[in-house]
Amino acid sequence: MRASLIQIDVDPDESVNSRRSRVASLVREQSGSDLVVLPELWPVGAFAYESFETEAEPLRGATHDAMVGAAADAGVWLHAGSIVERDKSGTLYNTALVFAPDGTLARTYRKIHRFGFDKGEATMMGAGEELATVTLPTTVLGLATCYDLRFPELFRGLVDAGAETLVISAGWPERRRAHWTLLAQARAVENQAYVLACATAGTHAGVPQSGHSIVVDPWGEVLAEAGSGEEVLVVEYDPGTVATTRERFPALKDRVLG
Ligand SMILES: NC(=O)CCC(=O)C(=O)O
Repeated sequence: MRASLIQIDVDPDESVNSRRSRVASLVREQSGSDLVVLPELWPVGAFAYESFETEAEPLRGATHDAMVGAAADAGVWLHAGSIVERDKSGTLYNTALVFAPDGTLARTYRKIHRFGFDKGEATMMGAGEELATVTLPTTVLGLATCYDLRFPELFRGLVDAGAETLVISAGWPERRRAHWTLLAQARAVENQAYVLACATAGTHAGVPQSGHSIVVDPWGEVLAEAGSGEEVLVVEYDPGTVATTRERFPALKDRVLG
């Protein structure tokens, strides 16, 4: 299985529309990969709270429309990162979109753990309530978004729902990069699953981004890691390693507390 993680530089000097077109081209270039992953809120920037209202879009809005064609042209499964979704009642959500290789919207995931404590998305957005998995021909994806990475029970729920590849779409700040790497490896080891964690690069809203998108195998080994700037991280991996790791070191079977 080949996965491409596109670590996008969210540059406030680039318009959201230009970025959509540019990212659609980058996705098209990944033809030959099975899965392409984009970061959290790349159209607007995960920390650009002041733009959330103006850049909010319906589920099938401008980002959806740009990504439908890109996924279909490339013939890939596309985790298109997340958008600021405005639903019919006007509530905002941080919503991830996953497209099948024919361009159909296969799954959405509204971020469950909102970041910001008493400001930002924690006060501006509604919380998702449902875990999300997506069944590909060769693996089952479990979806999580950024701050979710800090909540191991979410990932255990995804594993119980069959997930073998945990996909984390993020806009993680540089100042907590050590947490990003450590937690990505921890989620892989404790769940004996692949972790594909795709972050943003650059600086937006005054917050330097971590970059360092990372792919970790079920044994905790780092298969690939990006640098700090915009980059496409391409990795080949064998989804069958999840089953063999779980058979040879069956720690998941020794759970006592749920
Ligand atoms: N966008 C986010 O969820 C940021 C999370 C973060 O900065 C952290 O967990 O640290």
